[in-house]
Amino acid sequence: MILIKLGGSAFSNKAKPLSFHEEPVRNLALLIKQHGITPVLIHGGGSFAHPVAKAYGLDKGIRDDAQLIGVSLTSLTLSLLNERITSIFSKLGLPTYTIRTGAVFMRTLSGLKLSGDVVDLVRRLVGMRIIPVFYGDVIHDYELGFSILSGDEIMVELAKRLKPRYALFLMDVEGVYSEGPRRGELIRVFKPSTSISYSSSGVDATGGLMGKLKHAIELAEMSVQTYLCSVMDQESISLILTGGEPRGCTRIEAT
Ligand SMILES: Nc1ncnc2c1ncn2[C@@H]1O[C@H](COP(=O)(O)OP(=O)(O)OP(=O)(O)O)[C@@H](O)[C@H]1O
Ligand SMILES: C=C(C)CCOP(=O)(O)O
Repeated sequence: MILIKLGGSAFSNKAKPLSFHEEPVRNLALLIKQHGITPVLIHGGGSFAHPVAKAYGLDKGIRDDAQLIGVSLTSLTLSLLNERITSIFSKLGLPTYTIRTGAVFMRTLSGLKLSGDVVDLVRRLVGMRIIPVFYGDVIHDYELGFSILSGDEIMVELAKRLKPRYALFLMDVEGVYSEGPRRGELIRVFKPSTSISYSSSGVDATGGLMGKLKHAIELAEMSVQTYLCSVMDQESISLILTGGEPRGCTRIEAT
């Protein structure tokens, strides 16, 4: 089993609301087709969801009824984005089945809860060679009313239950760099003790690269082989999918 997070940076520019680049998504779909695999796909919110979620302060929960329209608008833009992504897969003859994240995940006082039958459904879909699709979403929160669940956190939650062999985080950059995006050296192996400089765009509602690395380390701690790669690095992604070591990418190690 393989979990793939298609990051918002891979297909959009978060600073430009509703921007969308088809080519990286097509690239990933072609690779999946070429290798004949059926991963579980999780996509981020990118330029569709982050600017709206941030504008309505949804990353801090609901404090005012005026924010509720922001919940609708964030859901709406995510549905539109999901349609754009899955239709690229469909055009290439790759079947997908979207499971609306906010309808199956809730944040309770004791942590994230996933509806009972969803894991069974995911296994069945993969068995039928239909790609299950989730996405970072605005979800019901017992304490805050609504809060944001990032695609990176979904990776961890699904991995706890599905025990995948690989987790791939695809972005616009080749991996983690020592001095910021494409600055300094590309770190080949990132450990919890590795220190880097990073930047985060002002419209990010889920913690940017630091949040991603925290979740990636949790995956590595579960013995899932975890990599951060550029969505355009076909050679490295192919090598990972065939059990090899990629030339590019950052591999995450737990210790
Ligand atoms: N040191 C660094 N090395 C690599 N990338 C970095 C670094 N510091 C900041 N970044 C930025 O982190 C971004 C990836 O994190 P981001 O949270 O945007 O992930 P994503 O999963 O692609 O997006 P989304 O949350 O919308 O799904 C890259 O686009 C890059 O510009
Ligand atoms: C901003 C929203 C609603 C989605 C967050 O998911 P992410 O892009 O994976 O961080």
